[in-house]
Amino acid sequence: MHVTHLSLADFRSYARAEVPLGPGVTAFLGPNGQGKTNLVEAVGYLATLGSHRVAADAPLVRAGAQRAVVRAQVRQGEREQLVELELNPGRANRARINRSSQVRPRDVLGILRTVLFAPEDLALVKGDPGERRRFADELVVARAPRMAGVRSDYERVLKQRNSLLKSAAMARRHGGRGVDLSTLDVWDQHLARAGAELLAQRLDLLAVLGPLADKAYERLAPGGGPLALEYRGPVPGASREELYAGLLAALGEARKQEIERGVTLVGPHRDDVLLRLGELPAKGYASHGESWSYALALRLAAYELLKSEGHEPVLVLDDVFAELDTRRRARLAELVAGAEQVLVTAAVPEDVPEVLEGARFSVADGEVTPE
Ligand SMILES: Nc1ncnc2c1ncn2[C@@H]1O[C@H](COP(=O)(O)OP(=O)(O)OP(=O)(O)O)[C@@H](O)[C@H]1O
Repeated sequence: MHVTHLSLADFRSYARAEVPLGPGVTAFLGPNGQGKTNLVEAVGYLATLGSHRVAADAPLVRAGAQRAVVRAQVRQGEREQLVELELNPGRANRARINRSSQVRPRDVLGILRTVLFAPEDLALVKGDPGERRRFADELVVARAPRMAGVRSDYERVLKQRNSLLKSAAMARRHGGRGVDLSTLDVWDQHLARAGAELLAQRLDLLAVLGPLADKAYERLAPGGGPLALEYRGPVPGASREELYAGLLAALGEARKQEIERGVTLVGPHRDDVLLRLGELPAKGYASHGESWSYALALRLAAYELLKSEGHEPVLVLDDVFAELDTRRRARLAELVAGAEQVLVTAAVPEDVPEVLEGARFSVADGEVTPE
């Protein structure tokens, strides 16, 4: 798939921007702080309903404006679709497809798929478990957009369950009247149902992603592997029903402790993905260069996986070449050069490897101008 046109209104530093795009490589070049990343961030947002830089939407709306609008015309094979999101911080976002009446934002998932490489990716290897969960879950949703609903159900139930547990814990601590916990059984069932589905999809993802990531690592850093991805968290069975029953039982066992601590202690929100390099975990052991290769290998594997499943994503390389040594830079460029669409940002043209020849825009003073 590829984006044929990107429009922004009041998104980040842009009052307005209209950017025609074609297949192949497009590079956005310009000095620091001119809005190159803002452009590709908008593309990533349309694909994932999230930014790779910030957790909340507020910074995405131009300072002084009430809302931002991001729109992209997306072509997959013969089919073109116009996808549009309106970001309303503090209120519900809105979405439209082909200028239809409003749909839920998550209904646009799957129209555009992206795999985005950014300097922040180092946190996939070096950062907290939450970084790896987010990586896995974004990919779970890119493979099966209906999983966005399951994920948001899980998060909603978790929040409500946590607030009930918190009130119970507070009441205990302050010796007050007990909190009515009769609804906890129902929350447990909901949490286990959505949790089992998420867990099953994560496990399925890792089983196919691991070998692809290992292959990508070998191409980026020959002889440096092998690499393996291991799920870290209770896996109480293989089938969906076993996972459900196991999670439910684990919640039952943890209940006393949960009421004491006021928080949900069991479920996929606590899990991690162990990234192994050779015999050792990458986190805490891999060098800076190895960590970079690992992060790139994960993204390349994500690209290969979606492509092999018939959804070749748009590749976005936000400022990554400047972070890499010459060898990794050349290998990465070769590996992505043949993709249907590659969007690259760089401060200077020398940071875009020669094999990534293509269209160029200069980005300065809020203007995006074809070169
Ligand atoms: N919500 C916002 N409203 C107005 N301006 C914003 C907003 N968010 C970010 N900016 C501005 O956008 C600019 C940063 O843009 P961006 O991150 O795209 O830079 P860049 O061209 O990729 O730079 P670099 O090469 O340093 O990565 C900053 O000047 C910042 O002040």
